[in-house]
Amino acid sequence: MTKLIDAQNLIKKYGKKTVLNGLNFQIGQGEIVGVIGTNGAGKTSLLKSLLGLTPYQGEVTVCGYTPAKQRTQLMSKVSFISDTNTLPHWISVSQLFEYMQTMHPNFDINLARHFLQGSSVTEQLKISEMSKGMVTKLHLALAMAVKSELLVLDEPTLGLDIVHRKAFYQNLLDDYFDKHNTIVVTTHQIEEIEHILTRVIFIDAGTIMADFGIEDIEARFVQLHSTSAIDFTQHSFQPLATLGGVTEKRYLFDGVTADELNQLGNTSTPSLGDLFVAMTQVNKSQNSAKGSQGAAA
Ligand SMILES: Nc1ncnc2c1ncn2[C@@H]1O[C@H](COP(=O)(O)OP(=O)(O)OP(=O)(O)O)[C@@H](O)[C@H]1O
Repeated sequence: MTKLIDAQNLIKKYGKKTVLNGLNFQIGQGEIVGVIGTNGAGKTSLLKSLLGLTPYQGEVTVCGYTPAKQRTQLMSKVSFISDTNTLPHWISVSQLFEYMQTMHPNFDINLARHFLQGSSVTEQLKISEMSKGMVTKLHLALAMAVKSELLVLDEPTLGLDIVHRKAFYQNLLDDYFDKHNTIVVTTHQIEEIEHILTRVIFIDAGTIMADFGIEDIEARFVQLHSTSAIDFTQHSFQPLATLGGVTEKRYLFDGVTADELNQLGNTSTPSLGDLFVAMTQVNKSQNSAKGSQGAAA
């Protein structure tokens, strides 16, 4: 697989505050990678560093360029949508299309029209005449209509209703992605992108706490459902985390097979959301254990 992103010891600081703690990862051509993390985990800082939109430290290559030094060249390979509030209010959709054609040689106006087909975003409308959701839809159509090696989406569906969010991800798969391009997307709506991802990177407090291929999740993790609490001190396996509430407990295991758990209750593959919550719990307890060891030393 051709390496499209290579980050070695990527550090991002704002003043004295370190928000990315030396990340190491590679992303190959044809991957659809979800970057998942809680508020303030460092997702946007990571995307901005990869695009050369903010200074960083470390060795980073994206589409063969060094983002910090070759941002202009990099931008010809990348399509990036960050904040949907950046479009000027006075501009109309048709003027935006013209602007995109002059700015981006790879902008395909017919594809942009295709993405907006059937929606209430018509070419005569100005940005100031649109709802927040319509502006988001337009923004996404523009990003997907630029044929690029890498599409970077930071919370792309903020402001869209559920119907349009689902339609967007479907469009992304059906009409944009063709295995030659690569998508990196951050979102808090994990359940909505779960089915399109090939890989997920979980970030917590500026550190990568997990990095899985989606098919590895089924092979590695299993969730046990039980109506009552189970004492695992009697068993050879221990859950990674306990989720759920009063009526049902869900125990999440790493490296235990469903066969080993069947006698205790029903099993299933955990959702990405459950896995994220479990990993965050584990990470927090490991960090607080390290903290108390440090304090004791
Ligand atoms: N321009 C800035 N100046 C100083 N600190 C910043 C700046 N931008 C972000 N931060 C800090 O960096 C940390 C990571 O922020 P970032 O926006 O990357 O997180 P995020 O994972 O994208 O969060 P969210 O999910 O809430 O959008 C936070 O603690 C934030 O306060």
